[in-house]
Amino acid sequence: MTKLSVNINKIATLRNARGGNVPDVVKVAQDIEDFGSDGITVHPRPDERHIRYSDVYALKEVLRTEFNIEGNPNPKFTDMVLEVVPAQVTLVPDAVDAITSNAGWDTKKHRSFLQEKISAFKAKGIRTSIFVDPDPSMVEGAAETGTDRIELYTESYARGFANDPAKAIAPYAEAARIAHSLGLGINAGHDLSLENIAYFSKGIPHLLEVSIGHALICEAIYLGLENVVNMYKHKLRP
Ligand SMILES: CC(=O)[C@@H](O)[C@H](O)COP(=O)(O)O
Ligand SMILES: NCC(=O)COP(=O)(O)O
Repeated sequence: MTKLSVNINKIATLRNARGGNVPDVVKVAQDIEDFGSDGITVHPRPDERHIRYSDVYALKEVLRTEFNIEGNPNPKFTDMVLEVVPAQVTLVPDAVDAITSNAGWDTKKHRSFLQEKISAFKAKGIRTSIFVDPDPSMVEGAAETGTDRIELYTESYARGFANDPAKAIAPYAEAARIAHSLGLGINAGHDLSLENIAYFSKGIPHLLEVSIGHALICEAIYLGLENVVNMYKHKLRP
């Protein structure tokens, strides 16, 4: 079965909005593990607007499932990952000012840079993954870096799903077929949701892991609202 890694960036966004430590990112991550998640994903960004580097160290101390750290492997990120030694590192080519991830690697152009990073992480026993668009040449380029896995960037699938799911998934199925034939493991993520995940997981061969954050946390808020509103009404009873 495809593993679910829950991205907790949005929990940290909520915490940071007020200062203090509510919600407690580490406690929430542990609860998510207890609720059945197969892993926890974080994507620290240079401005630490959600997950902070200090969170990454604190999480490593307590997590029992697979810890996946995503990000652009600048020197600070690389040093942190080598120190923390998560189960997996996912390399994402984010610009410093990107609101969220918006492209996969050009694995041909950045091949030697990626090869160098991949071999440093693998030397520490960290499984590696490279964020790529569903483009056959980028998947082939990823295989040349020595990475263990790719993460398919699913934003265009999620965008196209409502209009034409078969058309939206087709490039991903082909990219997954090529990746598997080249010996690469296949992960996927970005904008996956309760609405589009089942169709994706059924249509993508050899899908090992999905990481889901934004939609999952929004859905969790919405699905919990009725319950919590009623709990408040109950407390306010005379
Ligand atoms: C690589 C990827 O698609 C996710 O990590 C996504 O970028 C989440 O980051 P934000 O929570 O900052 O949007
Ligand atoms: N790697 C994708 C991820 O961690 C979560 O992306 P999103 O669900 O927040 O878009």
